[in-house]
Amino acid sequence: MVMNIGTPCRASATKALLLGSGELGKEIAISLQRYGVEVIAVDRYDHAPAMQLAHRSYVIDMTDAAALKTLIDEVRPNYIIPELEAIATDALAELETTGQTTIVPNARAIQLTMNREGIRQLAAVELGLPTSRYAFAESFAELQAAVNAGISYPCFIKPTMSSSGKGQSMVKSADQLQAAWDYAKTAGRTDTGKVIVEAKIEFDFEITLLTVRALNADGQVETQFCAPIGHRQEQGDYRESWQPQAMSDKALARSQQIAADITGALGGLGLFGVELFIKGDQVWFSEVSPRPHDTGMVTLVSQRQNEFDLHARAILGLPVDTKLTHTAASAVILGGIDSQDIVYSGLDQALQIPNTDIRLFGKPEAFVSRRMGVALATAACVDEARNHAVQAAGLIGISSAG
Ligand SMILES: Nc1ncnc2c1ncn2[C@@H]1O[C@H](COP(=O)(O)OP(=O)(O)OP(=O)(O)O)[C@@H](O)[C@H]1O
Ligand SMILES: NCC(=O)N[C@@H]1O[C@H](COP(=O)([O-])[O-])[C@@H](O)[C@H]1O
Ligand SMILES: [Mg+2]
Repeated sequence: MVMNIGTPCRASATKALLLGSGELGKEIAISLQRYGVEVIAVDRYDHAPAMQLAHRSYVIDMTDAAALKTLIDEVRPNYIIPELEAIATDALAELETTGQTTIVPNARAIQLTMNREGIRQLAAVELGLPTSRYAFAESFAELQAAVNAGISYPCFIKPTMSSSGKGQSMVKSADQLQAAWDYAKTAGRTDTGKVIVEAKIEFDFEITLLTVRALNADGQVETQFCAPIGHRQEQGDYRESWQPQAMSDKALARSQQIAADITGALGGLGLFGVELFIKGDQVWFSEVSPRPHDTGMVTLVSQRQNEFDLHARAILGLPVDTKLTHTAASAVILGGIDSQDIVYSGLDQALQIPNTDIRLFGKPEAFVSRRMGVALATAACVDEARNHAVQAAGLIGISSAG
């Protein structure tokens, strides 16, 4: 039997260009596609996670402004959604002035947050938000001078354009400073010529406050917050996250005020991951992603609208709901080996754990410390959810087929 199914399936007229196609981009692509958007995925390497389901994909060096402009000219997207911290942002700023495409959330926000210098200037200097003591250095001598002049030890040295802890180290004494400088100069996502040095904040715990700027029924921009996400980091990269993180009413109110201030100053529509350090009722601003956050992957099971749905909905002018529906946790699955020929094992055992899910990202190459997947668990309390997620992640094996 031949059925008339109407017009042959065709991608919608709304196009989104994803600049970065990792695990976060993959989930953004899924959410956008569910609202009928055509997704074009871009990254520095082929078969990146979001490319595996995008309508089309391209491999380019996104830090090359000319290559980026040529691609955008060819694709003519309605939305450009930066997904990582290695993009020629000047090209985006130039493009925004033509009014032909919406940069999410806007070009200035992307420029300011792509570089630690921009966001510190806005947060600490212009908005007066509490942050760690910090300084920037363009040479090893400048770094030494900044530490000696008041940053002191312990401190963190980080590339100004980087993420997931790449190029970052904590320095406890003067003899470790040279190695930290060398590492920051060579292991970031991009070398801008500068590093930041930050005094260590002795916090009780740290959170990501997912903050959404979306249109309400009257067409006005409204700011909404998800329940705070607690997380644990190792070497500057997250290992576990959970939601909700218990905290005092005062600390929560301060956190929400800081998040509203910083996202309000950045502007535009979308979801932001505001990173904060908490000690008692005291709150410090650390940094902000103008996009879904890795620690926010826990919302894949904790919220009715996860952080990717919220980003997609906000961008498209659709209503959002930040409600938490389940206490939940996430635990990362690292590569453990360097291999281009990966075999996974242990899924059957991991999925025996009640209310647990595994999301393998499908990265084509494993590195020892590369995040390859995440285990997710819901439970009656945070401790149980964390235990289950960590246990499940630990049961996943990654080996080389060859
Ligand atoms: N000044 C600081 N005081 C205390 N801890 C810090 C400080 N700076 C960084 N850290 C620790 O290192 C982690 C990573 O730092 P940061 O968020 O700046 O790195 P990143 O490379 O931007 O990581 P990501 O992209 O995953 O957010 C923080 O979440 C925190 O645990
Ligand atoms: N903290 C930022 C973050 O988590 N970014 C996520 O990691 C991917 C890069 O992974 P890779 O380095 O394994 O290619 C990015 O594309 C993004 O999805
Ligand atoms: Mg961070």
